[in-house]
Amino acid sequence: MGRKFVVGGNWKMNGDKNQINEIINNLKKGPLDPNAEVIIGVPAIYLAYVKSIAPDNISVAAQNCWKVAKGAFTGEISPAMIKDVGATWVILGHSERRTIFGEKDDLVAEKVAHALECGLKVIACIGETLEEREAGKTEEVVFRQTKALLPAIGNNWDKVVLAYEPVWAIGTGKTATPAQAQDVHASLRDWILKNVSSDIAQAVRIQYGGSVTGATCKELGACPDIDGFLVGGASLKPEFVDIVNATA
Ligand SMILES: O=C[C@H](O)COP(=O)(O)O
Repeated sequence: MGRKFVVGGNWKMNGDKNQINEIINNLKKGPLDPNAEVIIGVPAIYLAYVKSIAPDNISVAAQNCWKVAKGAFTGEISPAMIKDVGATWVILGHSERRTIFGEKDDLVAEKVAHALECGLKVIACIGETLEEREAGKTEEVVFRQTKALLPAIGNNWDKVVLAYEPVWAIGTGKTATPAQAQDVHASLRDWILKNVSSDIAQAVRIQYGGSVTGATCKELGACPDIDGFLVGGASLKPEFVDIVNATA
């Protein structure tokens, strides 16, 4: 069976109730390709609100969580809490978490392990910086980041989507070319084939993220190893519908 196209919207730290209402109304109006899975990653404080107004064909994700169920971790939220308000996904290891908040591979892996144990599905983000790309280290970096996740994912690959997001393409307007993105996605799939299994390599969905827009999504979405997108800025705009429909 083919891999179902999966488009995530990562609102990051944006939106208020008015803007959220507009975004949800726009998604309700769609129409959205029924063959695409849609997940919206919303600020923690709005998870319950978004869940209460989002239609059933849209899943809700948190943008981060902590690695244990509860306790003295001021300011953090747990997977159990995310589930409790009806969200079913969490985005982990986003490059902004890694660079601004200093999250290293091992912490990301601990978070992934705990989120999966609790029954959340995970969008796990990986990607190289411009410096790493220019030094020819793209594969080394994304393979290292993926390797760190293997014990955390275990037998739960069906609950994980990988998001390849080159850091130099995030929020910069510099979308990777379809060829650049396809190259990394194909190498990642090959690495998974060699280091996990051929079945999982065939089945795992790998999203591309980094300045995806209504204008760039079709060509990217047509690449054989690109199974969807993780969209930042454009997920706040009406064109998110076009991005969901990239392969329709
Ligand atoms: O999680 C989404 C990515 O950071 C992409 O953000 P962007 O589409 O604004 O470049």
